[in-house]
Amino acid sequence: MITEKPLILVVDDEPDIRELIKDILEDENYRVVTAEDGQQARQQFSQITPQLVLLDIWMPDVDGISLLKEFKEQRASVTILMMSGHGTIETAVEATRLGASDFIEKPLSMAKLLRAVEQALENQAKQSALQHEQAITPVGKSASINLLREQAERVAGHGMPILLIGEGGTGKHCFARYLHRLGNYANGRFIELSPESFPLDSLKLTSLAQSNCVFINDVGLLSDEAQSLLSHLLESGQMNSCQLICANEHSLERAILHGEFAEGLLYQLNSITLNLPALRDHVEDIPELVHFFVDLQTTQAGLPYRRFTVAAQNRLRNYPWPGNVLELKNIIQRLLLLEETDDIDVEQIDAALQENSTIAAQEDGKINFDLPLREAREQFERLYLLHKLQETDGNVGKAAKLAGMERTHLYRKMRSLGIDIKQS
Ligand SMILES: Nc1ncnc2c1ncn2[C@@H]1O[C@H](COP(=O)(O)OP(=O)(O)OP(=O)(O)O)[C@@H](O)[C@H]1O
Repeated sequence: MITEKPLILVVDDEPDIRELIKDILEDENYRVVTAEDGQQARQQFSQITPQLVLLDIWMPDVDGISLLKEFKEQRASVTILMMSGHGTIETAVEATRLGASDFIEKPLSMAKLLRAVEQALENQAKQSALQHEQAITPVGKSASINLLREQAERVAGHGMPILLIGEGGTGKHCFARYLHRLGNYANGRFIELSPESFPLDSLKLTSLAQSNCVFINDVGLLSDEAQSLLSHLLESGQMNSCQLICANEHSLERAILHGEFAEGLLYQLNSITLNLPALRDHVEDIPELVHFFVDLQTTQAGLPYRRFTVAAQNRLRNYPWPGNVLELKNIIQRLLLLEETDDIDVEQIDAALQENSTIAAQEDGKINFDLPLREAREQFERLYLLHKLQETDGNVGKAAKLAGMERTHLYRKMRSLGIDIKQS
């Protein structure tokens, strides 16, 4: 079998460096696309779905760290290597925290660059095997998670569309994969479609769906055209040979009220609805989740083992977790990676949580001028969007118009800034 070499996007504003990297990588048979600034990089990233991105930090229109954050939010599985001539330890730590796989210093040694690319792709393959295995049974012994697992076992395999509702990071992907594994279509593929990548061609969609499990996350963000197509295919039975699972962060009734979601489609999707609880509503599961993630990260991703003291676990139980299980998982990963002690105690947890909530906590309407520019900008964006949402009575469509943004972009932005529409 001939497998195609990975597709790499090289983002650098210096034409000589761009071309040099391209030549070297192409000599190794990688497929390479280049971008000279942030705008081009965004376009390429969404159009060609590269497996790996080599990203310069300093560019004229947007800095590489902001792009890294955006790309990771759009597609967590992408591997990103940062390149910089004036990298400080702080920037490297920040880049790692945001999910960069490596940090390559300029002037570039081409041998080092190639090694870093190979290594990162190898890690990516391991991680994706890990993800694959992560068709795990969702962890937790609380009444709500027990009930959800039971419901999932009962409904999987009936072939009816399933709707998952839960805040960001509550485990919608995790339950979707679990449903896939339990159901009749377990031998078929698990195909995730985002509103941006939703095929508007009915033939393409039905052939993708054939005997597979199709997961549409953020279904509330489907365009009107995509909603009509999906509704039509469901109505005409053309999606009968697949398990359709849709997910959304909020119940869709509000979107219907605002004219953003078709009521008829909701009834086609919601005969089986599973509601995923926020982590703050099942904190009793936190110690088991901590155990699970430490185990996963140490045995499968090779991070060093560290023990979370009882006091540390207790501290984790008393935090509100706006980003839910995903936030807990990231904090654990960060602590395993960046700390150096065998035991993780309360102080280390506090420091990590503090860092996570600096931006979220700023709700007094004031910008903190002591913050670095990036954080201050996030703080401003957050206040600005909250203001727009208040002005429009929580109508995201109208707020997007006022802010001059696409509705899907606004949703993504809100998510990255930790804005919950219900609280805004
Ligand atoms: N009950 C659970 N047991 C084990 N792992 C979990 C559980 N819930 C979530 N996770 C893990 O936490 C991470 C975040 O969960 P997931 O991606 O499923 O959330 P999500 O609701 O789909 O997030 P988003 O709304 O941001 O798309 C994943 O790695 C997932 O495997």
